[in-house]
Amino acid sequence: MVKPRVIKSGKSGWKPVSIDTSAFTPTDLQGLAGIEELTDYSIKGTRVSKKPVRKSDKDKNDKTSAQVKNGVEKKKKPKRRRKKKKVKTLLKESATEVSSEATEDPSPVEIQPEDSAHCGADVHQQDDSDEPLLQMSSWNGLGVPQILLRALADKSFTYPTKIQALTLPPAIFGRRDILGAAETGSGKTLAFGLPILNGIIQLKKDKLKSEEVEIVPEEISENDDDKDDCNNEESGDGNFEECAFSDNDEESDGNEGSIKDDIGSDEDGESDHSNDPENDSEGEGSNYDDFNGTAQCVKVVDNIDFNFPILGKVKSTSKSRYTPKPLYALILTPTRELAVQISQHLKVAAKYTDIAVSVVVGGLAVQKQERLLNRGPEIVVATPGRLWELIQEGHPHLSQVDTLRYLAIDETDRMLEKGHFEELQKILEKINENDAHKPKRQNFVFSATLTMTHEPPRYVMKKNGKKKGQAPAARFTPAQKLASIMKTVGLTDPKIVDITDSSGVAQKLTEAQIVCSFEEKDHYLYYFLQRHPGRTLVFCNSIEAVRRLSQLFTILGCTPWPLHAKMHQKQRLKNLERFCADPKGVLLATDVAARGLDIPNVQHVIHYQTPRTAEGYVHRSGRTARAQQEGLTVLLMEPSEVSTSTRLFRTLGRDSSLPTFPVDTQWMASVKQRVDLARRVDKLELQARRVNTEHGWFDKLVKEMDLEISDDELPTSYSRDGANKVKKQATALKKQLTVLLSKPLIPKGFSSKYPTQTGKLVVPLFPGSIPPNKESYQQSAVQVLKQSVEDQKALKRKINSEKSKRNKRKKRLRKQEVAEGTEAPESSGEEDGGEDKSE
Ligand SMILES: Nc1ncnc2c1ncn2[C@@H]1O[C@H](COP(=O)(O)OP(=O)(O)OP(=O)(O)O)[C@@H](O)[C@H]1O
Repeated sequence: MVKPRVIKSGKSGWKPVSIDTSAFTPTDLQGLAGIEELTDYSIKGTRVSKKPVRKSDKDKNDKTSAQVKNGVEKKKKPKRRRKKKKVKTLLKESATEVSSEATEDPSPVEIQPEDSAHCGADVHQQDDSDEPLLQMSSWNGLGVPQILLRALADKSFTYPTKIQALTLPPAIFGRRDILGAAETGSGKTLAFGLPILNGIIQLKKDKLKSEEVEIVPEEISENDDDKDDCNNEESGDGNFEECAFSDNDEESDGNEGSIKDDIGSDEDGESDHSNDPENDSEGEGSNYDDFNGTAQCVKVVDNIDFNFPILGKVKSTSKSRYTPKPLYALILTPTRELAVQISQHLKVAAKYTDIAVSVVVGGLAVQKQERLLNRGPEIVVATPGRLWELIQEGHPHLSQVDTLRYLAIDETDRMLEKGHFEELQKILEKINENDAHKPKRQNFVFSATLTMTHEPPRYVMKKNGKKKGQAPAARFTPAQKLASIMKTVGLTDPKIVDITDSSGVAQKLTEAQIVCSFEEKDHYLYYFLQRHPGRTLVFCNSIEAVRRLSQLFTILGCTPWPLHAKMHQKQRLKNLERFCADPKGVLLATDVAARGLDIPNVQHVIHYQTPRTAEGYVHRSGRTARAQQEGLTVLLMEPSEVSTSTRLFRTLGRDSSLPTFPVDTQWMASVKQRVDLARRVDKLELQARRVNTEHGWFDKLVKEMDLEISDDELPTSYSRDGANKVKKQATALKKQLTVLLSKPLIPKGFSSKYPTQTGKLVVPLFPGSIPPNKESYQQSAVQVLKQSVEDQKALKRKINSEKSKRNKRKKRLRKQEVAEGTEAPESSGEEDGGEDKSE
């Protein structure tokens, strides 16, 4: 610990002096931290702590008269004072640094890595004064402060997840950069979120401590001991800064006001003291004019090079409503929804702190996001495009990205993919611009597929192999992939925590497939949604497919929610919200929803089309089976997708195909009838819409040209009769469909048959009941699949045992025949071989 340094002053060392205020016009005040005259002082160290200065009675009277204006006593506004204090502190920190430079002492303010061991412990200890959270004892020793644990306890997060347990100590105690890879839904957000929140709590605490030690002026402190301390302080805290910011709150407003003149007022209309007449009346020095006449004690401290970045930059920016506050952490994500979600997770964890989190994403009003940034949130969660836009526009809060204390990149492998997020490269360059600050930044790089690697494409392998002396292209190793990520992000010695298993997917995920033709995909999807209602996310490879399915399944009465990149952002978020709220909801999405989204209780993920990459499969599937819950993923695969899926599963180290999801074939006739009818309705409605559009265009043209055309003169394609016919047809079919939809899909007295992987039908599915009993239809899809797999295994065992019995019987028979001399033995070989030959 660095000892507080003092500027000594005797009790009688402070005197009012006259100064020529013309020297202190606003434009000359840049870099001015304070004015005082000290008659006896010596700077003994780096940290300048202020002690209250006794105010003259005259001052007190002045203040009283200012406060009691027109007979109305004005109460101080505590909120304001807090704000004032913050700005004061910033200034004081700067002054402190200047002072420390002067005495060639190291800056005491930084939290150095070696101090960080105390960081978590310190905070923890402080908060331990609160009721200890017994149920949270599993978190002991990880460094998570009590104030965050309390919020986690509210969420019943009684245990840390594995990735959290492994990354929190090195991140919090060792301040190590972290490269983290763990399965989807394993709690990676908090694995980087908690160290960031903890660090910010600590940074704010340090700031507060220095504020408490350094600012509390006499008239605020009611404590006589404090006053005595101040007066008798031999080696104690001097009044350097006290004078620099004047000796009471009101006066210090003046300094704040001066700065605020430059930066304007807070968006919410919170007080801009400099322009507030009420505030002016409260005390001296509330604006530059108040430097007129005498100041209590004056010392000019000029040529100050403010190290605090905001103050220097605010002046040159147009974002005049910005309240300067430090930006401590930036979290980057590939999608807007994920950014919103991460900010929500952090807010929940930080709910007992005063840490503010803001989202900066495309698709939402820039002005609103600027307004939020103007409040100076400590944490910004952003997508690269909008963030870069605002950085380029010069938003003062974001101009601090080169002095960040924490940087997290979620879904890093996706973010750094070639051709994606060009802005990310520029942002990283900007963030890494400040070489001096780089080591102070802690970095977090996370993804479920961080260490997943691929074979190079076949054409690359072939091409390379052909060149003389050139080794064929090899698969990138996980280590090479990590090295490349480290280089791009600017990490040197991160702690690597990779706990992904070889399957690549979440442990509680059950996987299955349905092989069918392209036309049948709609049937099987409808079947699945009807047969296994539950929150289901359906992924498509294209926006077009999402749109088509959305229309078709709306006609079928399924109320699906579409989500793709060409929708308005508000609609995207709304649909996501609706999906989250409906336990049987269906979300039809492109890969925009594949990564990171933590939607509670998603039971099923259907890949309507085979994802293009193994990562795509892992992340899409990872929207279910999260946080140790069960989940099912079903791949609908048509013949043309087989090669893609084989490659994909090879990357995941699988050599056998997925089990087939059991489909009750008895349902399929009515499923097909409904879906086909709905397709016809869809087609007719589309036709009707087209005709309508064409009519609209044609009518407009006719009107513009001032023509009069009768229906007979219209070309057939514009015939209103034709259009009406289409509409009528659509309406009739819709009626038919409505009748169908009103009937139960399950035929009465059905029996059940399911296709196997080979496409042949086998009978048993449900234990002890053929046809299935009522209860079996209440099983979840996962249970149905598991049961089917078990039944198939049992059936296989049964068939093998029957085979073996038959073989034994045959063998016995043969032996008997040989013994009886009726037939010569054919083979003494394997049973099967013998069987084959004999058969
Ligand atoms: N310690 C914990 N105990 C219980 N639940 C937790 C804990 N930590 C996180 N969770 C919950 O687990 C769920 C998944 O967490 P999170 O979204 O962070 O997963 P992730 O690993 O980032 O997944 P993805 O790879 O899909 O992005 C969330 O609902 C989160 O609130």
